[in-house]
Amino acid sequence: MNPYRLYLVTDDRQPIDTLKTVVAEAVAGGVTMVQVREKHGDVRAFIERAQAIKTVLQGTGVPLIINDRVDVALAVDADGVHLGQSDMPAILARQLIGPDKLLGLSVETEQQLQDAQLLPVDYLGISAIFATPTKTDLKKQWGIAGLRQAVAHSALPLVAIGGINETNMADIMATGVDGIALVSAICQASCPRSAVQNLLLKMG
Ligand SMILES: Cc1ncc(COP(=O)(O)OP(=O)(O)O)c(N)n1
Ligand SMILES: Cc1ncsc1CCOP(=O)(O)O
Ligand SMILES: [Mg+2]
Repeated sequence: MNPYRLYLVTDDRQPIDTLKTVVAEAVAGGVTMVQVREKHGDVRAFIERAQAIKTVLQGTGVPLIINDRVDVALAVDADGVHLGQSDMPAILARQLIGPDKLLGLSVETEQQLQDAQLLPVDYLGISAIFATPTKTDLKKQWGIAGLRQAVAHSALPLVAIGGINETNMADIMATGVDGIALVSAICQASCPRSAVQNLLLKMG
């Protein structure tokens, strides 16, 4: 199964109980991968939240990915790490996590997309497709045409992220991308489970 198909990235503004409920509901709805993304708290809080989500995911077969921090991923024995361009270099991260964990990398330019093809990573996050209030320090909006170009120039699996929801989902999928990552369309939904089911239906 393609683990990248519908990829939930968590909302760090949600309290831990909400976070756990959202992840449990999203998994019941059918998400295929979960990334814990923490941008504000300290490392202890990050580990606590990651551990809580690991418990929610136990026995579901849905991989747990940690955003930014290799140390947190190792501490909770996560299934992988997602790195940005200013995080630890992918080659070093791979040495630390070993060959069997998943490693993702964000790419924000065509040059980064090209350079990443030679790196020891499993997938690339095409960041960002559209502007989004969830992440305001974006370098680029790839748009649909840019995403289509990226798909044509990558041998690695690609995940689209940024401003994706049920209204633009069909256009994103039509580019041939391997997966879609979302924060607000799932985390802010009144019912995350039906939001995920609806997204999967629209994915076809
Ligand atoms: C699947 C996926 N793709 C891209 C990103 C963005 O990562 P990054 O550029 O490091 O930005 P932050 O998420 O750390 O703010 C992602 N997290 N996940
Ligand atoms: C983490 C991240 N990386 C690029 S855009 C983004 C946020 C995506 O959030 P949303 O799905 O709410 O637009
Ligand atoms: Mg990052």
